[in-house]
Amino acid sequence: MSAPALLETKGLTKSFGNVKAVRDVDLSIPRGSTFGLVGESGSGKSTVARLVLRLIEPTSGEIRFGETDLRALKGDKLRRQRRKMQMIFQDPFGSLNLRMTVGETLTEPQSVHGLGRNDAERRARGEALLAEVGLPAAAMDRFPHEFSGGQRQRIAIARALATEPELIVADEPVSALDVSVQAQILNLMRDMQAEHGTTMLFISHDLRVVQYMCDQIAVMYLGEIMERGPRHRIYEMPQHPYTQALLSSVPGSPKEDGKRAKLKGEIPSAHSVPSGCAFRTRCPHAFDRCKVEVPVMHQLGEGQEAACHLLDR
Ligand SMILES: Nc1ncnc2c1ncn2[C@@H]1O[C@H](COP(=O)(O)OP(=O)(O)OP(=O)(O)O)[C@@H](O)[C@H]1O
Repeated sequence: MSAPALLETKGLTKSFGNVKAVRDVDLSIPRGSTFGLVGESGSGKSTVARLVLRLIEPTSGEIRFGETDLRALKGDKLRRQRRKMQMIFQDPFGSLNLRMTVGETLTEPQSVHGLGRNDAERRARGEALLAEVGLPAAAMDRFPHEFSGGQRQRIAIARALATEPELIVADEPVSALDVSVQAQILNLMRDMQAEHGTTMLFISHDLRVVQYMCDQIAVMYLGEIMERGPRHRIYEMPQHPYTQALLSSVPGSPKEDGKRAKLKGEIPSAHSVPSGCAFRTRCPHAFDRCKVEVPVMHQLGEGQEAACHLLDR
């Protein structure tokens, strides 16, 4: 049995007008694990992130955080809940206030949530967080623009840790960084998770990054989950043609064997999601039924599941 879920969604759906950004997403993230959400740009990953953090309201569906029904939380209770959930963005400036020194950036969330007995204690904790992310205490009195992109992401990670969160949602945290810096930041995030036992929802379009970081993976396409399962199943025996195509597009991956069809064409607009299976317009195996019938999830063992009519055969 896996650990009980810290975060669970059921039927999570979000429309913006007639754009169905997220449809019927079920997630279950065991406490202390890293869950990867992967898919091309526009597949709805960031919308899921914003929904689970209650930054936007779902159109329908449930979100549970431990025992708490997140949709029912309001006011003070929601504010207290926020301490337990933090976000790391692609662009560190998204989480850093340019007018605040690093010291203020690291002490302010502690004050807001009533952590630490006094300023000296909060400042000491800020310095400890900096040390943890590999920056000197002298960084406390400097401003975000005085640092490199990688250093800024370290500061954003320290800031996320400042409230001792149970869940961190990281949305493309290394996509804006040089490749040489990406590995350092990913290693830092892994160390941080091991040290603090934080649960992580990790969002990326890059399968290599997700493979390195995540225990469980869900593959999204046009707002829906196409396939999910433990990392080894997704990488070694992907069953959905979309997952297979994504994997064969990764340079240097064992699945890049030329035998499998690579992903062709652009992802359709979320304004006009194809009928039946959303992936059928780009699927090399599509047949008549795919046009008219939405595939259900097939259980494939070890928690792997995929939504594809081919699995009926
Ligand atoms: N506030 C909004 N208003 C209208 N449409 C939106 C809004 N936010 C997202 N969308 C649409 O919802 C769909 C999913 O977007 P989302 O940003 O969640 O995808 P993503 O997989 O995170 O892609 P990216 O990596 O490019 O951010 C897109 O078609 C997007 O245009």
